[in-house]
Amino acid sequence: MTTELRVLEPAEFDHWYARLELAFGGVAEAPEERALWQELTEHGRSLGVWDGDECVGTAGAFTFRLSVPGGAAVPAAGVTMVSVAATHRRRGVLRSMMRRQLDDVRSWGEPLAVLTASEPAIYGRFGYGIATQQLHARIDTARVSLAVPQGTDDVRLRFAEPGAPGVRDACEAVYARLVPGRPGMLVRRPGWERLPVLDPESARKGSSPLQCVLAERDGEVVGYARYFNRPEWDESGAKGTIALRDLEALDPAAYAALWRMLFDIDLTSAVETYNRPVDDAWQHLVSDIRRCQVGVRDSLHVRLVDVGAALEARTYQAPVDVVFEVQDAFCPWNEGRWRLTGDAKGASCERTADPADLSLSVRELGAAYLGGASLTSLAAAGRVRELRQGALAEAALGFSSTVAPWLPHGF
Ligand SMILES: CC(=O)SCCNC(=O)CCNC(=O)[C@H](O)C(C)(C)COP(=O)(O)OP(=O)(O)OC[C@H]1O[C@@H](n2cnc3c(N)ncnc32)[C@H](O)[C@@H]1OP(=O)(O)O
Repeated sequence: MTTELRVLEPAEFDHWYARLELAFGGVAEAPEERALWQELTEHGRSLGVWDGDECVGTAGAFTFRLSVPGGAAVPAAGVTMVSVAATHRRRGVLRSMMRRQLDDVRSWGEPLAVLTASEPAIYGRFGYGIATQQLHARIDTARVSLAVPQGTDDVRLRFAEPGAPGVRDACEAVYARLVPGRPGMLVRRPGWERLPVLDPESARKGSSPLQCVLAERDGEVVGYARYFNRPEWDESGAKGTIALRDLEALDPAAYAALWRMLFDIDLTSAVETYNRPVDDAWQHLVSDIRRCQVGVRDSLHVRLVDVGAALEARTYQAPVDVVFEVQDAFCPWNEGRWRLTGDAKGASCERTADPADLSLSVRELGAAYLGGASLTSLAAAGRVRELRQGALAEAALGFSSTVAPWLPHGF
């Protein structure tokens, strides 16, 4: 098989994207969704593999900034739109794209690559670790009540048109204020504010159009909820479902007011969520957590492309001074020993010849990077080895995060 891997030209986009859709099942996206992705695609950072005139491999990389413990927004390549034609699978096309892409990301000076995977088994071999999880739930709101904090009744709620520029901007401003406080969130660049209000009619399948409720205090927007209402009736009565897309709030009262509103919507008996942080606070407000059917799945996979720069870019919950022995067969420039010293104010990470305290692969560093997976838990699985007594507890505490890392939306 002779194929050529090259950077995508804008004129090739239609064919390239059609091949991507084919690899994902061949069902064409709604025109407005496709138009948004076309606009967001960065051609100079996207790759195609060609067999003659046929595109048989696709991969893109958005220019992102990712929040990390300590609040910094670190440059990260958002790996996306990865596909290989069914006619060319399992012959190393994906591997060739991953090779080129990580070399490119390194040359662009971005210390991290991040992605969400169609299947979690694919990317570990390329050094990605599962750094965040997302919580899903189906809450039986006919049987579960909410105990709300003081001040909830002072929050004013009102419906608004989700796509209206003023409304969308107000929601974006709330989102932007929350980014530094939770690792795993992406700074949304211009254009990306359209993603959370995307609402193609063809995708609704019996749901209402996207609804938006703003929470206000003293005339200022302090939170929002966007959701679909799925009405349903049978002989026993109405039992519609509220499918939550996103909900953000700047304080506990606004947060509780929005959740209470979702729980109380007439003619519904359930709230479904698909992507919430694992430490989402509503779990402490509900009367009966067992009737909330919570579950988790993998979300953001993180790859340290430059171990030294990545570990220096975040802060550490408690003082750390440890030497890591890092294995990284796919990006060998990361291999070897690194001394990390840091605390809540900052960190430095440099090459060292000193003996190692902990031995692990770059994949475990990726999993632990945002404070999601604990190094202790990875050690219990045999994936981190402690070579100096006490180093594991020291590093695990330092890497931990007071809030669960979370990626609020896909890409
Ligand atoms: C970030 C994103 O965009 S996620 C979206 C990923 N895309 C999809 O799921 C679309 C449908 N699937 C596909 O397009 C393809 O099957 C791909 C992209 C998953 C794999 O492409 P291929 O060219 O077949 O992979 P390639 O031959 O390079 O395989 C590299 C290695 O990954 C392994 N691998 C490939 N696909 C999978 C999989 N789905 N699950 C587990 N392992 C896999 C191969 O076995 C091989 O392993 P090895 O290193 O031990 O030899």
